[in-house]
Amino acid sequence: MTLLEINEVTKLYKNGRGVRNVSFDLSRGDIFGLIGPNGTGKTTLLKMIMGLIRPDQGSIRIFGHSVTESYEQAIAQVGCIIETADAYDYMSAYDNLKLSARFYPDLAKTRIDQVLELVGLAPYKKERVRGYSLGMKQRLALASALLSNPQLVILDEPTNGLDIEGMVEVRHTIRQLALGQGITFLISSHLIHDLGMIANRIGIMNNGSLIRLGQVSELLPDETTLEQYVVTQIQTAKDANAYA
Ligand SMILES: Nc1ncnc2c1ncn2[C@@H]1O[C@H](COP(=O)(O)OP(=O)(O)OP(=O)(O)O)[C@@H](O)[C@H]1O
Repeated sequence: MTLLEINEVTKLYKNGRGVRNVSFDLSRGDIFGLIGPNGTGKTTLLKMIMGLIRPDQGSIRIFGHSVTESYEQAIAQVGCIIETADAYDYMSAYDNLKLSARFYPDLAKTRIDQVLELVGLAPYKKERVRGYSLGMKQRLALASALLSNPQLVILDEPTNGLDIEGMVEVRHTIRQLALGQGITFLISSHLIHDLGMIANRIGIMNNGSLIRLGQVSELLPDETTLEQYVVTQIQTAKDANAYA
């Protein structure tokens, strides 16, 4: 089932930078990695998907609902961590989630325990967040994004700043949620190696355009790492622009 449809989306700022003519679809359970150098348009694209920036052209649909025309219906299916809001560290994970749950008046009382279970924090729910590792804090942020039972979760740099152990924890949690719950992830990251370990599909952006799109298993030639592949693709695109 197609969950997210991005069709020929363009957003150009006055300086001519932004996103040009990007199209792709996501299906249920996909873990899609959005990769690209700094300033290449990843955040602009994520913000358009969340309805925070309006495209100049093109359309974005979530479960068939247009983000610009039926914002409430479209966004009801989306959870996100864009700029990780720090939890209150003098409170427990449970109480932090209780605060976030105020935004969703129809939430079942059991949902907080459910999301804590999903991200593996149930045994530590009464402990103060102050004592949590960075990986646990990031999993708590993920739990908060899951409160409203979203089908699509958008994460901007979810493992940035984490140590190896934290990265492994967060990767494991994302994989479990995609496989076990059928949740779809759209993840933007600079950490190509890290993203390559969980994404089944990737899109590579350069200078506002999507220059490659596909299944990781199909894109990579034998013996090539995702890092080598991405660097080569971006260099090829830059060379082509230089001679255009
Ligand atoms: N509000 C704005 N006004 C003008 N230019 C902007 C604005 N926001 C972003 N840009 C420019 O648009 C381009 C794309 O920015 P964007 O933040 O989407 O890139 P990014 O790929 O997310 O970068 P990073 O990986 O560094 O976060 C950049 O050149 C940026 O300077």
